[in-house]
Amino acid sequence: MPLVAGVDSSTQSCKVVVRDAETGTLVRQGRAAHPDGTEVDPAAWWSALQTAVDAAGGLADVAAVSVAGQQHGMVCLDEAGQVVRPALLWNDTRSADAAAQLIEEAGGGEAGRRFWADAVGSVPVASFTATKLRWLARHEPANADRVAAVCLPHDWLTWRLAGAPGLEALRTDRSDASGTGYWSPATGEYRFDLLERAFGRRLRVPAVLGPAEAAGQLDPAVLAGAGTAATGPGAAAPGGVAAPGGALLGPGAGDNAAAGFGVGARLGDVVVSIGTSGTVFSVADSPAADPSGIVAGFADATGRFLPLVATLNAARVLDAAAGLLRVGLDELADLALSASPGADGLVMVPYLEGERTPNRPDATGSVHGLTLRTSTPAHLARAAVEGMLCALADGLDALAAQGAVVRRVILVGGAARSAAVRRIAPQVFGYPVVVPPPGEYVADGAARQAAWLALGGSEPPSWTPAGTEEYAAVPVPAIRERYAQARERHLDRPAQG
Ligand SMILES: Nc1ncnc2c1ncn2[C@@H]1O[C@H](COP(=O)(O)OP(=O)(O)O)[C@@H](O)[C@H]1O
Ligand SMILES: O=C(CO)[C@@H](O)[C@H](O)COP(=O)(O)O
Repeated sequence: MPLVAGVDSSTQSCKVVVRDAETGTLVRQGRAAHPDGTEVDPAAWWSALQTAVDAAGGLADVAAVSVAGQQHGMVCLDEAGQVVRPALLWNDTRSADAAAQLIEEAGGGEAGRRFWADAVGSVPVASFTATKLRWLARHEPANADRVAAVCLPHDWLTWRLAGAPGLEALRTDRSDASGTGYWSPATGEYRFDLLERAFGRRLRVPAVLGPAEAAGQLDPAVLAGAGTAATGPGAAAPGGVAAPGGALLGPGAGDNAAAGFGVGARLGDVVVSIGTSGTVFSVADSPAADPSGIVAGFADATGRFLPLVATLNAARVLDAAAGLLRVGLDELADLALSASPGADGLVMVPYLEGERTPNRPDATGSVHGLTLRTSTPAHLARAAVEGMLCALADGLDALAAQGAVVRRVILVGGAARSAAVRRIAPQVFGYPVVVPPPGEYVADGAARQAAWLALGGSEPPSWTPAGTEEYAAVPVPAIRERYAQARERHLDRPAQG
């Protein structure tokens, strides 16, 4: 009964699960917080990973480990493998102008967007790594001069777990490579010409692995600071295939692909993940190329594709509403559920961090429909939940317009713990909503990948989460109709904002 570990290095925290490779049974887990902010020193992720591994009882007895992580973040390394500057995260919008430049340079407008969609499956927005590289080249030339290699958060952590053995040992996987803007999911090849176009010169990038290919081996010495359980020989998995040097390292994945893998999404399932980001995605057999830029044509963690719509404003909209109302998240849910569907016409457009889909990096949030009747905490709480879900429902429509089959929605992410989100989602989406038991589905997807690696075989082990809740579709179209009236009416950030 070998054990395997999965890591989710997400925006707000690092989570580690240790599971039985054959059955998927959870054996132990740990977590640690990440710092706030849209630029973060990767050393903070490494330190959180060590703390989370320690809290999860170490990795000395696991046969394989895979790391999933927030997508797109730009981690730049110099020739010696040192981090050049703090990583710019997916939700850092400073490269919005760079995204616009890259589209303009490819012909501008529809032609420019079409060029990028055809080349790499997605139209650049500020989230994508290519735009961050352009920003770096233009705004920090001294730092840019020092960069020898660029990789993503999960690539860097996997490499650190292997003992940081030289830039040539950097590895990534298809799903995360597909969010860079310089790798094509359709051809499975890097577009070095586009990397060069973005940054001005060619850089070393990680080799892209297939779904169950090993990225190397865990160097047990690198976790020496992470607690006694992690300092052992690292090959102690009974029946496992870990080599004497340490557990096998999986290719890892972008967090959304890992969540899809973790919940076992199939044709007809659309996964809606409500964490720091809101994402709406499905598993597909062919690559997407949406020139409108709404649907990103990513790859998945199984060798297939993952058309995806992402919003910048998701769980933190509820955090902000709870803060405004000075209540906890459970009380916010109670308040929201005490108001009627549609909140009597109160609408929140939740662009608190600007927005990525639709592409409005400078937008701010707004509240519409205030009357004496709707000026209550319950109405505001309901409007916050509905507004956030309406933005995701727009994404669901876009995915369906690109050919996704939608039979049900699988709801995951931190905010799926909210009773209000679970109950209001079927009203807003108009589809049955399935909520797996609260868990860490990104880390679980990574663990399942590690199990695939440890056990071998052409198919991954099938792990089925028990205790799934199902909510019937009860569409209330008026909620989205009212939101659609308000959506275009918002202010941009003040110049110094
Ligand atoms: N019961 C709850 N109700 C609403 N939001 C919740 C609840 N529990 C956790 N969250 C929110 O979930 C978010 C974290 O979710 P998670 O999926 O771990 O995010 P990420 O993967 O982006 O780090 C936080 O913003 C947190 O406030
Ligand atoms: O940018 C995207 C997807 O394109 C985000 O989904 C990030 O991958 C961050 O995810 P979370 O930390 O919110 O899970």
